[in-house]
Parts: sequence; structure tokens; C-alpha cells
Amino acid sequence: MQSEASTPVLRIGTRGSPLALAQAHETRARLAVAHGLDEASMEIVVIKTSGDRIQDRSLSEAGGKGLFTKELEEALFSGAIDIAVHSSKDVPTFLPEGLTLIAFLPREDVRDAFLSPVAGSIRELPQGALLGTSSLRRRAMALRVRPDLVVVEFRGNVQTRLAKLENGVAHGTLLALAGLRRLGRAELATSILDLDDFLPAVGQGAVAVEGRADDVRVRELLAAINDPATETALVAERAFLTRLDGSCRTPIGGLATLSGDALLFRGIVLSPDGRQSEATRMTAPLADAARIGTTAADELIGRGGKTFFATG
Ligand SMILES: NCc1[nH]cc(CCC(=O)O)c1CC(=O)O
Repeated sequence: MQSEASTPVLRIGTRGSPLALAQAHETRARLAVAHGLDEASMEIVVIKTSGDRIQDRSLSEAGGKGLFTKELEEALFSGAIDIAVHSSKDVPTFLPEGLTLIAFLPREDVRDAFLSPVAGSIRELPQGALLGTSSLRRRAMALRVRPDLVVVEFRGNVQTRLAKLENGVAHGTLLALAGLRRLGRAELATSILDLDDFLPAVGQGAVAVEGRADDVRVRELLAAINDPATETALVAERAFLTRLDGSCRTPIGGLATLSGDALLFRGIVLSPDGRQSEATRMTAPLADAARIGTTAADELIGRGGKTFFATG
């Protein structure tokens, strides 16, 4: 496969979707600039994951998180790749022993976008309109403001979902603005959802690079492109998700933002039908990133959010 005579400086593993490829290319471009490397010295290795293969049922039914990372992690262990580039949102809270997140790219816009050929916003959709989404969080948040909407399953990558919308499978859909931006399709957003009533998924908009914990050479290479602000926000958000022990069947939103040397954390858990929710908002010094996520989760659990975690 490799035509160059020399071995690559770095093998970059990624899924094959256009969004995943855009993120892998962005990682490579940033590394090239940071280290004065030729991009051709870093090979992009495309790996198909279970999440890409399963198209016939929702991912939460198929086992949820880890489906987009497992095969990439196997390739990290075998040495077939040196780093795996992921959407942070798709990275489970617990990584296999020996692997770790070694860098985060600067975060894109964290908000969700509403896309529709018939309405300017969720509130303007006709009574009983079809909303396409497979995300339990988006479903619950949309039903909270519009309980009359009928949610239809919208699996597949961003392009597939855009095609479904175009073919009239639903009257509207919700996608991460970050993904549209990275694909150069941000103009497709009909409107952008307000953070106050539509909190993103933990990690949304951030690209995470996973590597082997003991690979000092690669960790040093990646340190040059790490964005500390994004890393701090992700520490808080992932601590929140870990404490909630959120299975992929629980609608959860969480967002940490930095302002000066303070961290603002917002979190929400909802019942699947959006009728009940518990939300919190708190600030802490940057150094307390992990603690603020855990504290926010404990507060939601204490306030009865626990009833939302019942399985089934
Ligand atoms: N689960 C799919 C997924 N993973 C990351 C993104 C968007 C990019 C991001 O959040 O960084 C998407 C698509 C979407 O939710 O619209």
C-alpha cells in the first residue's frame, strides 16, 4: 500500500466518513505546520468501524458508544496506526487500559443546527411534523418544546441524513453545526439552536486524538497541536458523563466554557419524552475542571435526575 520507500513519521487512523476524513486531514495539516513536516510523511489509514457498518438500527440499540472507536483502538494496540482521530462526542468515557486522549484540536461551534425546507425553526414546524434524528438527546430536547412532533429514526453519516431530508423522509432534522462547518456545508443550517434550551452533547464540536499512553514520541508530536482550553472543557464534560454513568439510552447535555480563569458548566438530564428534566449551571476555577463536572452530576442525581436513569 505504502509507495514511499521511507516509513511514515506517523500513521493517522480514521473512519472513512467525509467528516472523519476532514478531521484527520485537519489534524495532519496542523502537525505539518507545527513541526515543519511534509504532509506526505504522515499516512492517513482509513478503518471501518462497527458504527459505520450498522445501518439498520439505532446505535443505542446496537450497544451505543464504542462502536465508532473499537476497531481504531485495536489498530492502535497492534501498531497499525499511531494515533486515532475521533469526534470527542463519539469517544466513550472509559478507554481501554493503555490508551489515552493525547490532544484536542481547537473546538468548533458547539451548537446544534436545525435544518428544514419547510420551517425556520423547531417552533415553526407544522403540527405533528416529522423530525428526523437518532439522538436521544435531540429527541428529548425537541419534544420538550414541541411534544406534538413525531420523531423518525435518522441513521447514517451527515451526508446520508442530508439526503433523507432532501427526499422528504422528515420535515426537519438536527445536526451539529461543527460537522456542517468542517464539511464546508454550514450554509445548509436553517437556524442555530440557542444554548439556553438546547445544550449540546458532551464533547460536541471537539476533535480528540487518541494514542498509546506509553508512546512518548507520538505524545510529544501531538502536544504541539493540543488546545488547552478545549482540553480543560473536555475534562469537565467527560467527568460529568462519567459520574452520571450515562448509558447511551439517557438523554444528557453538558457544556463547559471558559471565560478568563473561570469555567462555566451547564448540564441537563431529561426523560426520553422530554417531559421531565433537571438542569444545573455552575462556575469554578479552571484548575477544578474535573471536580465541577462531578459536582454538577451529583447535583442532578440528588435532585431526582436519578429517575431518568432507570433502564428500559
Ligand atoms: N454521532 C455522529 C457525530 N459525531 C460528531 C458529529 C458532529 C461533529 C462534532 O460534534 O464534532 C456527528 C454528527 C452530528 O451529530 O451532527
